[in-house]
Amino acid sequence: MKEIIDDIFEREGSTLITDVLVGGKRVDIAIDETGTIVEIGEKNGVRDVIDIDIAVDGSESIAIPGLVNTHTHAAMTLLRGYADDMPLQDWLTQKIWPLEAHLTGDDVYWGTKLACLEMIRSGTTAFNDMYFFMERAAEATDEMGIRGTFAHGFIDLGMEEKRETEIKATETLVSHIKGQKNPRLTAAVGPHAVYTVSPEGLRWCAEYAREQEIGIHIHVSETEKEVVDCVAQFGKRPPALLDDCGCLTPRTVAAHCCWLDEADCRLFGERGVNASHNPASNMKLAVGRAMPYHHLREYGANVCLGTDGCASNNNLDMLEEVKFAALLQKFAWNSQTLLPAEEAIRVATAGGARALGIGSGTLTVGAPADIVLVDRRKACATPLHNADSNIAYACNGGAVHTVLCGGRFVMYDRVVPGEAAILKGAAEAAAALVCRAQDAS
Ligand SMILES: C[C@H]1O[C@@H](n2cnc3c(N)ncnc32)[C@H](O)[C@@H]1O
Ligand SMILES: [Zn+2]
Repeated sequence: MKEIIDDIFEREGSTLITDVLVGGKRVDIAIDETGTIVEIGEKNGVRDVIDIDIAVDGSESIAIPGLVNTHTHAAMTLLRGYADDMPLQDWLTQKIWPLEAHLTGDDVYWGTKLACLEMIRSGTTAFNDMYFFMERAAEATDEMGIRGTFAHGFIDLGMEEKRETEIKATETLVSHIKGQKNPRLTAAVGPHAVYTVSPEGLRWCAEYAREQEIGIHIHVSETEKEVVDCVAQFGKRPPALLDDCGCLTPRTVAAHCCWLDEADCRLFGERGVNASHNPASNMKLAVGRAMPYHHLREYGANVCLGTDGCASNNNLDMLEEVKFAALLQKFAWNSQTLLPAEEAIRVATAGGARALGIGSGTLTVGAPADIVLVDRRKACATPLHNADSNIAYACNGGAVHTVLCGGRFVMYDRVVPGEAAILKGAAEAAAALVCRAQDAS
């Protein structure tokens, strides 16, 4: 069995997934050698459309599209459990940023390998990353076989000299990623937030993103303090300031969006902004308000889902995040019908795919074969009155057993290649990082 499993990760042929449950129907899914879904049809109906290289029995599985994590700091897996239960500003300034000052490229490589392992295991096939040493994050992601969008965390703190350094780091990263010509790896610009990036820096980021035809990834209105301070300093709320700087576009992913008012949501809708809901992080950091999903949807903004980093979640399980989003929205806005199961799954798949420009995020002919197989034999999937309900409200990432990205297996029957070495490397990197920080203090 082990030889078969090892071989399956190397195969680049066509794949047939038979008799699997998709949207309540049992179907066969045919995937060609380019990693595209070429046919989805009634059971036994599509076997002759491809020369089957690999056949997977899907009769005990539910298939969903790959989950898309539209906001994380992947290598913060190394900081999991390092600092919990603190107010956001103290958490950033007293614990997180002092430790990050000692990060190395190797740390980000191992932290991102661990993040990809965790994301693959829980059904995520694409993520949107904002961090440091991002060339190394891209290297790790390429090795793991899933899709990543990478932005250097641009922080100038209003200082001209720092801005120049951040501009150079951003330009270097973007040309590095573009130079890879790897369809699974894309670049973005990552102005951190309105309280850490000057208006000049925001304007540069917007202009550069437009010129390079890439996305913008930014934290927006996460806390009430961010909004109050922005109005005090600039006389306008964060969305208006960002709009003045040209940062609100259909390729912008705005993370958190907790303290948006209705007018902010209307502006997001008018600009076609993608709003990434990060419920676990928002609740854990007690930012005080839930994203106004209902207003963003009403005004036509694209809502997607993200975990934030592992130091404010503390995992990367997007199936768990789907449940948090569906429950938090109902509780926060006192509506039993807000963000129902099927819609919550769609936000985490098609919503994310649209935000990152990576296909439809659906299981349809012509879509990339980013496919997650959930085990129907798990208790959380039994009984099967409604697959969407079980997926959104009962199962978490532990129910996922097989994952394909672009038609290639990245996990098969709960095996991810190289798992033991990744766990060892990341644990050692995390321990060494903390030691360096302690020695320096
Ligand atoms: C890219 C930068 O963003 C920081 N970071 C991590 N989590 C959050 C958050 N919830 N809000 C703002 N910044 C955050 C990282 O610690 C890094 O310094
Ligand atoms: Zn964040």
